[in-house]
Amino acid sequence: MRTSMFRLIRNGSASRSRDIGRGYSSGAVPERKVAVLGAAGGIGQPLALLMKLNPLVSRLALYDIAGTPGVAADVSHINTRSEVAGYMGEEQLGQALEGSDVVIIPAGVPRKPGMTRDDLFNINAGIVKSLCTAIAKYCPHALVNMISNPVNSTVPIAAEVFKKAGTYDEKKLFGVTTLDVVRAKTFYAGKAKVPVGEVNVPVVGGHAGITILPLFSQATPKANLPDEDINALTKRTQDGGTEVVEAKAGKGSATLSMAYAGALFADACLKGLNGVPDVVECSFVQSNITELPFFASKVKLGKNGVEEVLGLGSLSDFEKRGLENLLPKLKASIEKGIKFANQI
Ligand SMILES: NC(=O)C1=CN([C@@H]2O[C@H](COP(=O)(O)OP(=O)(O)OC[C@H]3O[C@@H](n4cnc5c(N)ncnc54)[C@H](O)[C@@H]3O)[C@@H](O)[C@H]2O)C=CC1
Ligand SMILES: O=C([O-])CC(=O)C(=O)O
Repeated sequence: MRTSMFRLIRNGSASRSRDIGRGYSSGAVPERKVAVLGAAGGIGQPLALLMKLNPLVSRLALYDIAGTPGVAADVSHINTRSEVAGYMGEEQLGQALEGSDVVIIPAGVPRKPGMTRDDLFNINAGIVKSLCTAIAKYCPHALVNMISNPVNSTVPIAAEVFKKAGTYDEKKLFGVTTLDVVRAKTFYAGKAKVPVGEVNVPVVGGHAGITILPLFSQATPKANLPDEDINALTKRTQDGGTEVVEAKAGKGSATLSMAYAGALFADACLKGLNGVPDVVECSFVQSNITELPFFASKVKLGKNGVEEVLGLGSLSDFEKRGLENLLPKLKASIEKGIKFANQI
């Protein structure tokens, strides 16, 4: 059991107490260490900034193979709660991970125009495998937020690495699909002309092309959009990543919106760990709501990570067809990850 769970901080000033204490009955917030692996990258840097702004974080460890001293020095000057430390190179990875409650992984190469997420497999699979081997050794109880693509394969890789190390806990491994939800909400609000801050849209399946299945039939506020709008919104959500890759024209993929989405998801994990009730986010997790071993759906987060994998709810005929079509593709990506992790 981690001692950090029991070392509570009490807040000095009234305004600080209001900020940190939001959603906490006692006004006392546990200490939490968050590690970001790949912290000097396009996602890692703004994500480090956003995690530094999160009052639920007491220690922030920024790890990368290069560039972390500068990022850590920069972020550490911000006058918020967490203490920041930078770690660079494999020999410092253990220190970065030790005592972590949440590990966020945006390490790995991004797409260029013309590539699919699966084209990143050959490089990113090895990176994820080695980082997860270290997680199993240094912080086996941490919640792992996997951002590195292809998520449909990197999450199964992580699971296999943890199984081999004897540390796998299916409640603690998450593929971050929050950006799909963020996009679906934005695009829906635009089309339905409803306030974006009020919109909710579950996105299920996986995180690549047609495996991304937004459930606009369940979107709120309700808007009764015509089928052609739903088709267009679905396609735009599925191709959201490619839209950014093309606009960046060779300079990478989504970083700022991804950092926002990653920070939202990590915040939800921290709230769950801290016992805040009714924290629900979509995530790609071990699941039995379809025949596949991993699937993204709404997940209730609690003190041990996944508290409950929620069902799909009722689907429109269009969504039912989307689900049928995505299953074989997602299955192949999951199997590819499992096979890779089990190669000697
Ligand atoms: N899940 C999602 O929704 C999204 C996932 N992504 C994925 O996130 C990943 C990162 O994207 P960017 O930050 O744009 O790439 P980037 O190239 O800007 O940054 C990646 C960072 O990872 C670091 N890195 C490489 N090997 C490492 C290792 N062994 N240990 C620690 N750090 C290592 C690099 O030094 C670099 O700083 C990509 O795989 C991308 O496809 C991107 C957007 C959305
Ligand atoms: O499209 C990419 O390569 C990055 C990503 O996962 C996204 O933006 O959803």
